[in-house]
Amino acid sequence: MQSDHVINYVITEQPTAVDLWETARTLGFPAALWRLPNQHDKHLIVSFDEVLPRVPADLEELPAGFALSPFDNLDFGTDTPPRTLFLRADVHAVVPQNGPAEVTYAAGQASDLFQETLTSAAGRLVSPESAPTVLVSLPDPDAEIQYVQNVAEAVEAMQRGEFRKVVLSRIKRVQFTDAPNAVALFDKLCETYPTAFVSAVSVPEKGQIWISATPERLVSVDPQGIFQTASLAGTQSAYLPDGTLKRPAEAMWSQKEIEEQALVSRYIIECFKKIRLREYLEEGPKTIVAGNLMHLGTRFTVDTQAVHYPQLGTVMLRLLHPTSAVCGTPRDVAFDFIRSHESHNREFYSGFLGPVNINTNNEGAASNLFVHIRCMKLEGRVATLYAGAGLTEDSVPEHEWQETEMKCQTLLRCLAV
Ligand SMILES: C=C(O[C@H]1C=CC=C(C(=O)O)[C@@H]1O)C(=O)O
Repeated sequence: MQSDHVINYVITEQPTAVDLWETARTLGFPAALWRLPNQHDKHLIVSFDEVLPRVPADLEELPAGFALSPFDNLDFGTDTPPRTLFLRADVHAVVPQNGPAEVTYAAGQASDLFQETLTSAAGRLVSPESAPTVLVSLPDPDAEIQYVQNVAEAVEAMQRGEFRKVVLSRIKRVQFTDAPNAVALFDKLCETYPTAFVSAVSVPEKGQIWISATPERLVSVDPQGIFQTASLAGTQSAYLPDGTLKRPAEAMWSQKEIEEQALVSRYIIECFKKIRLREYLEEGPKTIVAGNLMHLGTRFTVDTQAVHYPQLGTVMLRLLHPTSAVCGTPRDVAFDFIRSHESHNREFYSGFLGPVNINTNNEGAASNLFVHIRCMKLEGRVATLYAGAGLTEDSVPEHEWQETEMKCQTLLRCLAV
């Protein structure tokens, strides 16, 4: 894709992430802002495609940019039209913790317009000082009843042996006094969740901004060709009843949670088996702290150079999505159950997102794709939060509802000032 798009770069310094983000919004250009886990630098890219191309998620072919895939992207790589949205890095800013942003621009008319707008007042409209105040949680009295009912039906289906695991989700809506400042919220999430992948993606063609702080890596390939994926499942609060933080070693996991997470690991291993790859390093499961929550996590690592498999990232991405952490086991049966029971459209929730072929720390190009959970969709003054829970035949419906409430808190606690 885009191989005919000639990019000559000029580099300038100075503008802030807010300036760049607001300039993109003023001009109707898509933008993505992100910070990788355990890193300080923030990145922002702007694409000059007002309507984003839908691309095959091919990490070898794509130029530098940011991918955003919906959950419903099961058969990618086959004959169905591609569904992954791609923001090409027409503008790429690296914003270090201290010091000015370094910005790289593509050449061309759109770039000239962008830079002119940036230097005029239009790009400096919003102050990033405060995060928004939640005004009202738009109540949905039937939401809990409906969710609990769906879980009960799933449990019965699993007890009849129709499938082993399904992840059912729900939404929660809140409304603000004014359209919230996405960059301020992004900054707050970065501060609160240093180990998460934090992002804000503006998709003007849909009138949406998606904001997330996800703990779950789907596929990454670093500049040295080290591939990683992870299985994450099982959830409990990171706090003891007296409000103090638990130590990970204190976390106790039930048989249901151990099985729930093992199914995700099994799913990943089955994907390796499909391509006859045996040389992977498996570490875990161990307790992972994800902000207000704890999960069980296992990490899988492959040296793609040692196994002579440079395209492993793309191949595994296609096999993995959607993993058993957001869909279920067997995958297609769980997918159909989700489709016939959830009344909302997941859209980009439980899809995947992240930077593709982006040069980080001057070490070379890396791709880092994450499972899009702990996320919300902003449309003007209304935010829709999404949360799901992995169910097995041992699930207790009310507990699963409580779990989705805790997952919504990951973002909600950063929305209230
Ligand atoms: C589907 C979600 O989380 C997944 C990741 C970790 C733990 C999960 C669980 O315990 O159910 C889920 O599989 C979500 O946050 O919406």
